[in-house]
Amino acid sequence: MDRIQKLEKEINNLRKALQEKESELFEMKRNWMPVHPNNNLNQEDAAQLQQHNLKNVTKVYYGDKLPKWAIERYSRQILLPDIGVQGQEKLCAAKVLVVGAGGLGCPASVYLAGAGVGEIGIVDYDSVDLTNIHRQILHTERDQNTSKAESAADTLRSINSHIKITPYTVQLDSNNALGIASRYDVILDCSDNVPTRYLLNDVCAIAKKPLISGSALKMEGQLTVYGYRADRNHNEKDLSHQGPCYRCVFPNPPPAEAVGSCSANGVAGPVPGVIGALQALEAIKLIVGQTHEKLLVGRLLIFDGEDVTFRTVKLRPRNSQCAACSESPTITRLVDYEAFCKAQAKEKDLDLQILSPEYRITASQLEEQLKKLILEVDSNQKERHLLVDVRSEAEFNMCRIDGAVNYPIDQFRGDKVDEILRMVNDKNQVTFVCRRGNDSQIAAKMVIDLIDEEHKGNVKDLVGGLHAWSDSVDRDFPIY
Ligand SMILES: Nc1ncnc2c1ncn2[C@@H]1O[C@H](COP(=O)(O)OP(=O)(O)OP(=O)(O)O)[C@@H](O)[C@H]1O
Ligand SMILES: [Zn+2]
Repeated sequence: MDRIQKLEKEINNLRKALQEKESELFEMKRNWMPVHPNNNLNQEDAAQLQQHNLKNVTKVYYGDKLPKWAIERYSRQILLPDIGVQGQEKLCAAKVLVVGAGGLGCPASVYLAGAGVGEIGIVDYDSVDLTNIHRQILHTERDQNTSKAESAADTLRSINSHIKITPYTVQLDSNNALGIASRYDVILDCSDNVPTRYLLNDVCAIAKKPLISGSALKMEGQLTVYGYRADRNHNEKDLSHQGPCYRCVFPNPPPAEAVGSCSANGVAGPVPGVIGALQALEAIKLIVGQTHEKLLVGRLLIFDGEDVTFRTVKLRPRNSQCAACSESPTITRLVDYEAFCKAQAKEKDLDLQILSPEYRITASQLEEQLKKLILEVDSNQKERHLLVDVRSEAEFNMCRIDGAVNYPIDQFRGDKVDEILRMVNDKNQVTFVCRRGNDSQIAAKMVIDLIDEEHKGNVKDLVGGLHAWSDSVDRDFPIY
């Protein structure tokens, strides 16, 4: 801390000295210009030369410390008493890392670049997909299948050429996170998974950086500032103000099945837009030196886009025994966060193998069976094969195989289970289908475990789900 203050003082003194020298040079040039009585110029030419020379004297600083271009460029925010010239200077010197160039990271980094944050790092291992573009506003149709970090960096550079943008096309993990994060002053968590949240929390606790954490799903978004310390904030005199970290509030990860994702549950584009913009606002406030009362420290903001309300709830205070942020933390280096959370940080096609081969059919086999049934429709055989789609109703409404019926997987645990078992007993074959072939196996397994031995053979599962159907049977079937 002493070292930081010392360096800041030194930089301020150098700036002041530079300013004085520039003013001195300006005056000198101006005084040197007047026409010497002995030269050959007439009055008029001399006056013109003086005007010309005056115009060409470079005067960099017009106000306190900011150059002309910065005053012009950032004037609308410099006018705010909360920012002012000093705040703008801090913004120009600040370095912010944005983790995730998705729904939150795009709007957040747009506002940070616009505000003139001197250096922005943006991390994302993934590439742009058509399904991202409704909310990930830095990417366009042209960027499909290119790196999100690079695409985001290109757009940010076109927004502000005065700042440094560094894309990192990597998955942030225990090996690289500290190295990358320690180059920045503030970290924004714009990721979408629990292992990355714990990883970033521990990185920030170890490297002593504030973490501005956002999330958005369906019509709801959340936002808070973790790991705030008054002594990192030059305006905050009372050093006792210390906010909780993510582990103070959530010492243990939630069960993996309780965590939703945009790809499974959907999200309205403007919802991450709102939260990402507010993450940038909190970062700007933090950088210019707002105190803890004005920041979302120890409070969680909840935005409900359905009834358009914002409310804040108080979070648990900082835990003096916290494994990550207490005075004697037990987490002193990064761990395996996927193992700790029993969840993946990267969304992959899981390819579960729950059922043995006799219960599984391929998309081409299913196609053959369905064709045969249509031929046999006159002999009333069609009724004997049932295709059960276990995706949500919204997904089922979006696209489905002709003739399928919808029993969302949640219903397999509820009162629908008897109805489902009765159906299986009544048919020659019941084939379970879902998007990628994982949930359908879970559903089929539940049924196999519950029905009597003689009917177990009626149960089948479509390997690879509708993705496989689209790949090998119907290329026009939408993949989402
Ligand atoms: N550990 C990580 N390192 C780097 N990038 C990450 C990490 N974890 C998540 N991300 C990135 O954060 C972004 C989060 O974006 P968003 O929540 O909008 O979801 P998405 O994965 O782009 O979309 P969808 O869930 O619809 O497929 C993603 O681009 C993802 O690749
Ligand atoms: Zn903590």
